[in-house]
Amino acid sequence: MSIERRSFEGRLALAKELAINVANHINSAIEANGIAAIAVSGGSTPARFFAALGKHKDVDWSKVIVTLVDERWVSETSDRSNAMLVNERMLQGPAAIARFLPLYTGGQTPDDAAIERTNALLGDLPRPFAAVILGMGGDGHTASFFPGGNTLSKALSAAGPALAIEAPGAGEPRVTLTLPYLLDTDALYLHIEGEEKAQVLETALGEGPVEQMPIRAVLRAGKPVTVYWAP
Ligand SMILES: O=C1O[C@H](COP(=O)(O)O)[C@@H](O)[C@H](O)[C@H]1O
Repeated sequence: MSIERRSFEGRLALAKELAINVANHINSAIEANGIAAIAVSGGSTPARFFAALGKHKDVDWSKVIVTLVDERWVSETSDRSNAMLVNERMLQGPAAIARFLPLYTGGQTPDDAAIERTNALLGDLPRPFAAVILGMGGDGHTASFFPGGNTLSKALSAAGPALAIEAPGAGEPRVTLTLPYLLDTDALYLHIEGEEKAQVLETALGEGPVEQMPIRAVLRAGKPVTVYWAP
C-alpha cells in the first residue's frame, strides 16, 4: 500500500488545502494537454472542498471538465443528486464556466440504454484524470462500490467507464465509474472526516475481504493515495 496521510485541525482548513492541491493538478494538466478532467465524489463530505475549489481564480475553468465518481439514479433536482451538489457548491463563480459531465442520463433505472448514454458522454473525457477525489461511507464503500453490490466484482475489475450497481445499503440504484477507470489518474485522494471514518479506515487498512469493505480495493491497488482527514 502506498498511502500518505494528511490530518487537519479543522474541516475548512482541509477543504482549502485540498482545493489548492487539486487546482495545481488541474493547472499542470492544462499546461501539458490544454485540457483537464477531474472526478469528484458526492454525499455530504465534499461540500466545503467544492466551495473552496470553485473559487480558484488561478484555474482556467473554460478548459476543465468535471464529472462524478458515482451517482444515485435520481434527477438533478433531487436533494440526493451528487450532480446537484457539484452544481450548487463548485460550479459557481469562476468555476461556473467549467463543463460538467453527468452520470445520470434520465429514465427510471440505469438500464443498458441509460448506461450506454452515460458511457457515450464520458467518451469526451481526456485521460488520464488530473485528479480523482474519493469519499468513503461508514460501511467501507467508496464511489458506489458497496458491500453486497450486485455488480461489485465487475465494478472493481472492468475497464469501464461506467456501470450500474444496486446494493442493500445504497438506497437508489446507482451508476459508478469502475475502479480501473478511476485509477487512471495523475493524483488520487481519499477525503474523509470524523472519528468514525478514521476508525473505518483503520479497519479497512487491516486484513479482510474486499467484498466486506470495498475501499480496500483502492487501498490495495498499488496506486499512491493521499488521505485527507479532519475530525
Ligand atoms: O453515497 C455516497 O456516499 C459516499 C460517502 O458520502 P458521505 O456523505 O459519507 O460523505 C460518497 O463518497 C459517494 O460519492 C456518494 O455517492
